Amino acid sequence: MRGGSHVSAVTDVSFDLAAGECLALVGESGCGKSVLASALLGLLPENAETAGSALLGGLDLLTADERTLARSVRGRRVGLVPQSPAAHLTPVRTVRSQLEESLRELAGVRKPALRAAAEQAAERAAFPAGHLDRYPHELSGGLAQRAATALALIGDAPLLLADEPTTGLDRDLVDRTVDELRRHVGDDRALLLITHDLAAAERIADRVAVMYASRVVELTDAPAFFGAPGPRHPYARGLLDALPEREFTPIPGMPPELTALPAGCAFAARCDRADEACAALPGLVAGAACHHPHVNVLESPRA
Ligand SMILES: Nc1ncnc2c1ncn2[C@@H]1O[C@H](COP(=O)(O)OP(=O)(O)OP(=O)(O)O)[C@@H](O)[C@H]1O
Ligand code: NI
Repeated sequence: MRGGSHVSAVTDVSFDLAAGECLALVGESGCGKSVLASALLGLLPENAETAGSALLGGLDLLTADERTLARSVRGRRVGLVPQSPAAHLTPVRTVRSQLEESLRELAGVRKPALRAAAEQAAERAAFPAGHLDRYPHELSGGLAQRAATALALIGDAPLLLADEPTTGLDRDLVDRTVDELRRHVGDDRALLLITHDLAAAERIADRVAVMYASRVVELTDAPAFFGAPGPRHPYARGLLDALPEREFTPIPGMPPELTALPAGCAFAARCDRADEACAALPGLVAGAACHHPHVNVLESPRA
């Protein structure tokens, strides 16, 4: 950054994602979720520095050249439902014309079939056919979201990144949208679902990664995370407990600035389990990066 400060946006993150699998990436605003997605698309800002690798098949997405990324990766091998669809849609073209272009370029659909194919693509993302001739500025946030989802599904990319694809949608549309994403993944594509909507994550994810202050602090199977025995990391537990349908108690305090991360556990300042051990950085052990994870025992014997 100007002035010489560094933002640690994504640190030491490591995970794999198999075909047919959906990984939900959750964590509060500013923890690094979208920067991670941008890295996988080769869309990091000019001043970003990267280390490590992100392999899609044999291709390292972090070091691939722009030509490869533009011609064969974005849209074709890695699809994106962007976090701000209104900013990603082409402002001077109707939704119909953008869908038709994607169908032509990515799916090889030709003229007489294009119109029906565009309507079908819109329908998959619950975008109403009556609004297809609108320009992006004429769409509500929720409609722009659905247009972006329809566009992202067209390329049949083996890896789909969906960055908060359900913002601004009502519950039934949220369910319908994530179900469609899940259906699209099927057995041979992978989905990285970035979301603040834990109910949506629970609905379709196989595994959950919880990010805090640029690091993945918990990576675990979704049924164990949302059901019994529940999250192991105190932050992940706090996220779930903050839900209105659970305890409805917020996590006290604020996350640290990513320009000045502590040397040890970044959550320690907010954690009621913290002690002197937390001055050292915890590694991700058995799915949780914590010195004092919740242990997986049932609270009380079942009747
Ligand atoms: N171009 C940039 N230059 C400097 N810092 C940036 C840039 N883009 C993002 N950041 C910083 O990187 C950190 C992670 O941002 P990111 O957008 O990945 O968060 P997020 O988890 O997606 O949040 P949200 O849930 O609000 O979308 C933030 O502190 C953000 O301010
Ligand atoms: Ni984001």
